[in-house]
Amino acid sequence: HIQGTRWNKNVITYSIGRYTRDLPRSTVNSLIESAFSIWARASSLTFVRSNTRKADIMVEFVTYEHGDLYPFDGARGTLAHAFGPGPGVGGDTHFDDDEHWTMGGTGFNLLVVAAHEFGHALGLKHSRNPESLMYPNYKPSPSANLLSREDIANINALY
Ligand SMILES: COc1ccc(S(=O)(=O)[C@H](CC(=O)O)C(F)F)cc1
Ligand SMILES: [Zn+2]
Ligand SMILES: [Zn+2]
Repeated sequence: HIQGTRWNKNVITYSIGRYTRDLPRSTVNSLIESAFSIWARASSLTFVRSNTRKADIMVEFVTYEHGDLYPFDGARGTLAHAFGPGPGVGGDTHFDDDEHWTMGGTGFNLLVVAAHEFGHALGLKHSRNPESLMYPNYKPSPSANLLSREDIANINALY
């Protein structure tokens, strides 16, 4: 993916486009807000929801071919992807709506996947530490405080 280095501002806007039908919209809104607040609490960053398409980070639930060079693959496999910081598509975060999105239990935990993707949208790469949120593989039961010391150090090294 286009890996920008970092946003050159501390207030970052996001908007939510197409939703999933797996969860109520209000639930998706609060899970997305919680995923951003995980990074906000660990850094000097602030996230503000806007309803314009001019937001820095556009969040969408899409399937297969959806207008960028990275079509999704149906159920399982790739769960989501995010572009690194930058103008236009930069920061945009897409969730594969052929996955079953949940708040826990069966399916994939939207909070955990969103927090990981937003790490990429902020400029973070993967970590080799299995305790880290930025570890490449999805784990159904992440550690309680999603971010590891390494994640916190990495976001503060960048901003
Ligand atoms: C813990 O959060 C995630 C883990 C793994 C994924 S993924 O399996 O969709 C991954 C994409 C990614 O690392 O963001 C794969 F390369 F497609 C997404 C979120
Ligand atoms: Zn995409
Ligand atoms: Zn990743």
